[in-house]
This record gives sequence, C-alpha cells and structure tokens, in this order.
Amino acid sequence: MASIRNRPLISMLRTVVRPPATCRHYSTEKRHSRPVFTTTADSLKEAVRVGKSEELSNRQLFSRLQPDAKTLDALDMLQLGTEKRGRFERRKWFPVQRARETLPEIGFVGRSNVGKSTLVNTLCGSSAARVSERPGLTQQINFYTADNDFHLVDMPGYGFAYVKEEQKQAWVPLIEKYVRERKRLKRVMLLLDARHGIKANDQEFMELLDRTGTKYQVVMTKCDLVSRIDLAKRHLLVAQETQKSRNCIPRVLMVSAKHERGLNDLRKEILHTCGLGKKYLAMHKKKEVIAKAEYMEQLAIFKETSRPKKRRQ
Ligand SMILES: Nc1nc2c(ncn2[C@@H]2O[C@H](COP(=O)(O)OP(=O)(O)OP(=O)(O)O)[C@@H](O)[C@H]2O)c(=O)[nH]1
Ligand SMILES: [Mg+2]
Repeated sequence: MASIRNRPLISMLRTVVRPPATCRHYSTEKRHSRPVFTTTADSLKEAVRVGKSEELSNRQLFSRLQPDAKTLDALDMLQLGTEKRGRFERRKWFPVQRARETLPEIGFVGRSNVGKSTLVNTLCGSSAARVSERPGLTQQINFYTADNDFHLVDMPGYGFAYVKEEQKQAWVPLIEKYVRERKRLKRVMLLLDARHGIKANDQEFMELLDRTGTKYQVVMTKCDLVSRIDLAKRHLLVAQETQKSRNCIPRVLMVSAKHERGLNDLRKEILHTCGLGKKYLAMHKKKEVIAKAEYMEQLAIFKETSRPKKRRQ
C-alpha cells in the first residue's frame, strides 16, 4: 500500500488510496438540500446594499464593494496583491521527513488547478508533488510527511480537468470516503482561486464537509494574480458566504505559493490544529520576529518607491 521514494534531499511517503470497487458515483443532485450557503449574488447584494429595483450585474456589484481597512492593512503586511512588491526568498516551512503511520493529517482540497500541489510543495520546501498548468494532474491521494510530525495530504481536484469523465467521476467518492472515514484527518484546507472565489462545486463540497462534520478552513490561493483592492473585496465576500457553515473556521487565509506570501499564518494554523503549537512557536518565534522585521522593511521600501512622482512645472 505504501511505498517510500528516496529523493536526494527528502524522503517522502506516497500512499495511494484507490476508490473502493463499490463506491457510489458522484451525483450533482443536491443531497439533503438544506441551504447553508448564500450565493455570491446574494452576498454581493447584501454587502453593497442596493435597492431591490436596481438591476446590476455581479461585476458591477463587485466593483461597488467597500473592503475594510483592516483587511487592506493585512494585505500590505503580507505583501499580497498584483502591485509590485519587494523581493521574495525561498524558505523551507516544513522539512519533509520519514513517515509514521499514526500522525495527524491536514487535507488540501479544491477545484483542479487551484494550486493544491504547489502549496504542499512550498510548505515542504520541496518539489515532491507534481505540478502542472493543465487541470487534473493529481489523480490520487498523496501523503507528504512534514517535520516527522504530521502529514500534508494532497488530493485530486474537482471541477473541470483534462481527464476522462469516468476517471474524474471516481475522484469525488474517493475524496468523500477519505474525508468521511479518516480518523486522523484534523482539518481540511479548502483552497479557492482568489480570482474566482466560491463556485458551485465548491459549495457542494462545503455542504459535504458540513454533512460529515469535518472541520475545514478556506484558503485563497494565487493572491499574487489579483489586485490588492479586489483581493480585499473577494476576502469579504468569501468570509460572508461561509459564515453560515457550522464546520468552517471563520478565518479566511490568503496566500501566494509562488511568491511565498501569507504562508506563516497557514503554517501556524496547521501546527495549532495538529496540537504542535507550543513546541513550534517556541522554535520559530525568533524566525517570525526576523520575518516580521523583514516585511516591515520591504513594506517601507515599497511605499517609498510607489509614492507618486511630482510633475515638473
Ligand atoms: N501565480 C501563481 N500561480 C500559482 C500559484 N500556485 C499555483 N500556481 C500555478 O497554478 C497551476 C496549477 O497548480 P497545481 O499545484 O498543479 O494545482 P492543483 O490544484 O494541484 O491541480 P490538480 O492537481 O490538477 O488538481 C500551476 O501552473 C502553478 O504554477 C500561486 O500562488 N501563484
Ligand atoms: Mg495537484
């Protein structure tokens, strides 16, 4: 069942879980259709407070949204958004090590191509998980042992993918079975593309997580591809759309795996969830203080360089 591949710098556990022969096939019909989530359009109308008679498209409503100053400050601190930011350096957030069978697990799910494998790689400072521009590359449940203390679990995505329909159909029950039955699964990180927010299949998956009583947290990925202001608006909407869910952790995280931004918050959440908060926070406190000082320094440089130049008379 489990095979260990030796790579020059890391050793990695890659366990493949196959769908059971008798598994149910995924149906798009709404099961137990208790409406838990508001739609994006509803949330937008609620947030923008437009009159009932006004007919506006989602895009128009989105442009009218007013993000709060706190989120914008947080984005400045994290240096997220398409605006030019300082240099970024590669860090090893969790070294990937020898595997142990009894470790807690953190699952990464989301639509195909949302950046699950990239995020696992970035957190582990490795290139163990295969990444592609084409949706549908990850087709099995892969376990990566981080720091010898917990597993990061990379899963196939749902939604559009360049694979055969039958093959894609088998992934959802596979993920569903894993989420439903796995005792060591401590939390699911539900990844959303910051450019698109919550789509219909994300909502279906959230309903499944609610039904199975699985705790999950939303992480917005690819935050380097959206402007700071749109990111703050998207964050507001996603937080609003998920607040009615019983099992969703209210804090919506924002990351860029490409530019290694926002990963510290994600790392902290993962460690606390696995009950490793104290041990690691003591170890990484010094690193964090240094990282914060670096951020502040880079932010000051960014503000200095992005100040509008005075026109010559
Ligand atoms: N700009 C940017 N691109 C990213 C980021 N994270 C991932 N990508 C790109 O998104 C594409 C998909 O990444 P994957 O990690 O393979 O996505 P996945 O969710 O694992 O996809 P499947 O395995 O098909 O479900 C790749 O081309 C990545 O380089 C990010 O933070 N910023
Ligand atoms: Mg993948």
